[in-house]
Amino acid sequence: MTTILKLQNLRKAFGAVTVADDQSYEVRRGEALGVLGPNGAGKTSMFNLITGTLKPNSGRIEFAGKDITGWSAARRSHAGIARSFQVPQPFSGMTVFENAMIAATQSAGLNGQKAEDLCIRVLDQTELIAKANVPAGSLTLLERKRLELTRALCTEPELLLLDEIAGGLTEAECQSLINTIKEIHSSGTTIIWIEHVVHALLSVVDRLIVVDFGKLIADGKPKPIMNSPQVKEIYLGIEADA
Ligand SMILES: Nc1ncnc2c1ncn2[C@@H]1O[C@H](COP(=O)(O)OP(=O)(O)OP(=O)(O)O)[C@@H](O)[C@H]1O
Repeated sequence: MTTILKLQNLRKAFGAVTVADDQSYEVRRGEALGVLGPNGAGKTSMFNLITGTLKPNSGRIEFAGKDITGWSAARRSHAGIARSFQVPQPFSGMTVFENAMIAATQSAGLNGQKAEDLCIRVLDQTELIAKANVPAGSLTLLERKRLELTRALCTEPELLLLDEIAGGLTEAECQSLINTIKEIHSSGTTIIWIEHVVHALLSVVDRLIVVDFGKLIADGKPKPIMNSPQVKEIYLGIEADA
């Protein structure tokens, strides 16, 4: 498998708070990578650095073999990096379909029939097609999470970043979302998933990294990582919070 994303010695600090402390790791094309770490460890900041809404103090980010460190967020989105937000951020007054179309036209740069076809295909995949003409503001929490996925997928990403998408759902809703994420992954999209609902994460990812105080403290197969004493402590803390 080829490398799709490469972080090299990435550093970012807000005053005394270091959110990325010399982070280096690679993600292979087609991989599903999980990110664990306590609250405030720097996980969302890592996504902000990858998507370009945050600039690193030093270090380098490569995507699909290109140095994207100096690229704007819009250019990275065009290149194939998409994310979902921890708190769903739809345009509430617009319909589900209109929300999808904004992503397809403005981020993926499609128009007309091509954009509509993509939105229909994605809404089918995210199981929101029956809600296409409903205002986004009237959706349930699960449906809003599905709309977050839809908006990200309508940019035609190669790399999809999911930020705590399973939080707040019932077990049955969580399972239904997991199935959709598994399908997205098996259709070839590379995924990096930050998640505090650990069982959801472990049912999808094939590799885990653990971040604490901006530092990568573990990287490897999920089972040995979850069994390490250092991570168990964080994991128990997370489960107690969830
Ligand atoms: N723009 C900013 N300015 C100043 N401090 C920030 C900024 N963004 C994040 N931080 C701080 O950096 C730290 C890491 O935040 P971040 O959101 O990346 O953590 P996280 O691991 O995603 O946490 P959580 O699991 O609670 O979502 C926190 O202490 C946060 O307050």
